Amino acid sequence: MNSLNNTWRWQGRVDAVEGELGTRWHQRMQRPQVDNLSQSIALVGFNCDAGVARNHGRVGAAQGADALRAMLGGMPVHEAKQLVDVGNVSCEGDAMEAAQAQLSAVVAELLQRRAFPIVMGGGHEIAYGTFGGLAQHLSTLEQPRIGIVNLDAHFDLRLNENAQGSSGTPFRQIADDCAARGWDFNYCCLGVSRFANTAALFKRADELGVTWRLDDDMGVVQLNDTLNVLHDFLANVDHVYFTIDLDVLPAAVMPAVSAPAACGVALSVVEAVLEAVVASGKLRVADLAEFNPIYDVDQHGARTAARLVARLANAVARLM
Ligand SMILES: N=CN[C@@H](CCC(=O)O)C(=O)O
Ligand SMILES: [Mn+2]
Ligand SMILES: [Mn+2]
Repeated sequence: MNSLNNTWRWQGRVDAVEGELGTRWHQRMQRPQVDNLSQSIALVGFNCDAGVARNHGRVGAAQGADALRAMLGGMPVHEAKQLVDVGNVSCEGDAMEAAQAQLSAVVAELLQRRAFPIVMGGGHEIAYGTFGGLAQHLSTLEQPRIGIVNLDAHFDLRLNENAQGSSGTPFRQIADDCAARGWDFNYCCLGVSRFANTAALFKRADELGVTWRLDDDMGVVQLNDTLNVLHDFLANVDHVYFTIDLDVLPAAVMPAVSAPAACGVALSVVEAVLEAVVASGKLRVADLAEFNPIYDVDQHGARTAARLVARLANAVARLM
């Protein structure tokens, strides 16, 4: 597999006196080659603002992946062994569907080569591309039981506007595709805000059989109940796609999004969910959506988003 067209951005502090144990991500990151993909954590950027623009949001997430790489580069390496940066899929202008299709092809190829893809957005239209890659990979199975776990303040189950998808529609588009394929649509949305989703969206979620949990019910003291909901969902699927919309975090922790959350879900709860999803052994692919460095404050959002990528990579690598 070839590197996608992008500038190599991995640089940072070198603690040479510490030897191997002093290693950081920028020192470990490799370009993709046929023989270094199996059992690797493979990063892919999705540089796309079109979905958020179509959804009347604040653009800037197209710069998210490169800003995340800049922060990740200086992070220490613990469990993650083989780290590969495949580069960026870039959306040209409003050509969102073409970018999603390209992302699906890249994810499917990485899965076929036994890598674990982590895709960094970009708006949440990334989900249609990432899921599409997993669906392609599993399409030879008659009825793959795919489960989507989304940490998000929003359902993202909107109907198309002007006959177009956006960052607000990906899971409704996936539901439509599953129906067309005769597959079940298994969607678990955690962190939903009553104050950021219309009654129409709650109704659609219920009609589609979505498992959802409000931000109100995802405090630290309710963590066991949240994990029980998650475990019940995971028990009935075989292949998991995990997606984190960073706007699930409180605005003070994650200002760097199009639609910051007034309440949100604490980082410790988000990370507990992340660990539980990985521990299921069913996770195939993950992405992080909506990181928009333009609205960051002193790189607080970048640090948090990079921590989530590193935590995910560590947890996945422990199982490899
Ligand atoms: N990606 C989804 N965005 C949300 C929030 C939109 C907004 O409040 O600006 C949605 O469509 O519901
Ligand atoms: Mn959201
Ligand atoms: Mn979202």
